[in-house]
Amino acid sequence: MSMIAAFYSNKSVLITGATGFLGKVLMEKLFRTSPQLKVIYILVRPKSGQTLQERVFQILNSKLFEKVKEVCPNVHEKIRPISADLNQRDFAISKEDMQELLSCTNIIFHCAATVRFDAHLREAVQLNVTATQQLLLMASQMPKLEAFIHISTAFSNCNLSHIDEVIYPCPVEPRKIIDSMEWLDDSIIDEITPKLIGDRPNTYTYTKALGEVVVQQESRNLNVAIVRPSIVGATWQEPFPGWVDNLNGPSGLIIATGKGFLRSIKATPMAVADVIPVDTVVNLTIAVGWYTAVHRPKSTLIYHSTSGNLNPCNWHKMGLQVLATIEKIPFESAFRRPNADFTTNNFTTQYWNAVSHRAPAIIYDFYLRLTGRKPRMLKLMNRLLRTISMLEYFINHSWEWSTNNTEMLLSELSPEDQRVFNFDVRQLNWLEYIENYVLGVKKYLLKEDLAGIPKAKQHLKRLRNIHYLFNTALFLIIWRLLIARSQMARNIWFFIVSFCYKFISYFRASSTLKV
Ligand SMILES: CCCCCCCCCCCCCCCCCCCCCC(=O)SCCNC(=O)CCNC(=O)[C@H](O)C(C)(C)COP(=O)(O)OP(=O)(O)OC[C@H]1O[C@@H](n2cnc3c(N)ncnc32)[C@H](O)[C@@H]1OP(=O)(O)O
Ligand SMILES: NC(=O)C1=CN([C@@H]2O[C@H](COP(=O)(O)OP(=O)(O)OC[C@H]3O[C@@H](n4cnc5c(N)ncnc54)[C@H](OP(=O)(O)O)[C@@H]3O)[C@@H](O)[C@H]2O)C=CC1
Repeated sequence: MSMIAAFYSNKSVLITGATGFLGKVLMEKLFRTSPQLKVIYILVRPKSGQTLQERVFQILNSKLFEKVKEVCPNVHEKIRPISADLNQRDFAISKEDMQELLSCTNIIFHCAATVRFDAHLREAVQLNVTATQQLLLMASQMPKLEAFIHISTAFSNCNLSHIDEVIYPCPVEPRKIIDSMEWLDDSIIDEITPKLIGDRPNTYTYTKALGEVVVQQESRNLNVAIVRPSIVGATWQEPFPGWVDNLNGPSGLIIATGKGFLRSIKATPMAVADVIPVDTVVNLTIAVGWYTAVHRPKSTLIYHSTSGNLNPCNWHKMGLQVLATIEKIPFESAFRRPNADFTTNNFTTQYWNAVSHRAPAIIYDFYLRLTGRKPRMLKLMNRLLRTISMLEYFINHSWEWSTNNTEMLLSELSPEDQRVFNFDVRQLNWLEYIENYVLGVKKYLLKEDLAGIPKAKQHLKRLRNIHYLFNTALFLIIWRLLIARSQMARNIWFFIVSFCYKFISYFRASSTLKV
């Protein structure tokens, strides 16, 4: 019997960010391994015209929850959505709901965050710092609370190259930042943002670092732990391989590559691609919840959920395997044949952006205009290039994360728990994982049927023929223009023609002699 699974039986768990990528997998795993769990409270806001109930219904009826329904048929009765907006004071939770949360909650998993790299500092501070502070305040009023697990990111200190499992101080106190956001106007915030974030690349990593300091300062006598995942990717094993439902991290770039939009990207091929499967992060998080509640470590422990130091894979290997899989299992209706490469300096990046990204988009838009349709490709391409420019920082640096606490926790688990809540990344076979990831992107993100593969292959053949035809036509046109204008080009042309003529005559003569 799994000790961790038994621990969660009869517990009331509170999850923020349960409608997000990580939160959904966390909820699924908790229900599947501890069907006796009492209740999971989730803080949800109405979104895109959907009520809370509709959002929960959609999650429970998704492919991800298929296995849960077999082991926990009354799962819908055990999820208790609480209307909440983490941007509002007291999260805009009703009095009755707040009362229930305060009196019943045993474990908190705080996953909610804005993960946008370009979020305005005010917005990022509100969600990643102030909301964390408010949740800690709530937690301090929960008599039955056993553990508070905060999800941060391994990149919160990405301004350092070696990162230990400790909380690093921030030059400006989080409380001062929170206060100043209340009275500074947007233009002043815009002005001071670069100074505040310093050598971090964006407001996301900066505010996640502030969030950690808040956890350290405001945890009072709570049992608190922080989990820091690196780049979270599709599931490795559970509930099935390759599940993913959003475009963050590598997933969007896999689509852009498979659809033939992305042809080159500035990357350091030998830099470590510190991707970590979402189910590995979730297994560690659940184990951390158990350990923190049962062993009550004296200080706040930080756990790195990273792959680089135990089982490294680099961007070159990852890129090649993505391309190899896409060749075997192509995506439908590709714009161009998938054939991406890495560039390593700004000049070649700009060159390929112009030649391989913008020029085909302009030509395609011209074709759309000619056929009476609205041009859209250049706009899409510019958005993709903007997205890539924001991700570039992470594919051109390498970090070393120490994983002592994570390894210590692994050694504390019983063999059964190590199996059920496996977060030993050394067992990960990268080639298999990436293949399943690409397949998962096709099935769960793009919702493409595998029966369409022969048609997709045919489409790629057509694109290859168009590519050859286009290149030949372009070559002939340029050559014709050159010959018309330049004596040197004419001379080269006559030289090539006479050389070919002599070559053919020689072979003809020698074959006649043999006969
Ligand atoms: C041999 C060579 C082969 C080469 C082959 C290469 C194969 C592949 C190799 C793999 C290399 C992996 C590198 C990973 C590095 C990850 C580092 C993460 C590290 C940090 C981890 C964390 O701790 S943190 C969680 C991560 N946090 C994000 O990752 C948020 C990013 N994101 C945004 O910050 C906003 O998204 C941003 C961008 C502002 C736009 O903002 P925006 O307002 O302009 O637009 P939206 O967000 O509304 O999105 C507008 C349209 O872009 C679509 N899109 C959104 N994201 C997209 C995305 N990643 N890739 C594509 N497309 C994306 C979206 O679906 C929309 O499409 P549509 O319009 O058609 O609906
Ligand atoms: N994905 C990754 O690569 C990595 C993620 N992390 C961390 O993991 C955690 C989860 O990330 P991930 O699941 O990928 O992110 P998602 O963007 O998928 O999910 C974010 C969650 O936060 C919720 N949320 C955002 N704003 C509010 C609000 N105002 N009120 C209530 N809920 C809100 C979202 O709700 P809604 O559905 O309503 O928008 C959603 O459930 C984050 O803390 C992130 O920093 C760390 C490293 C890497």
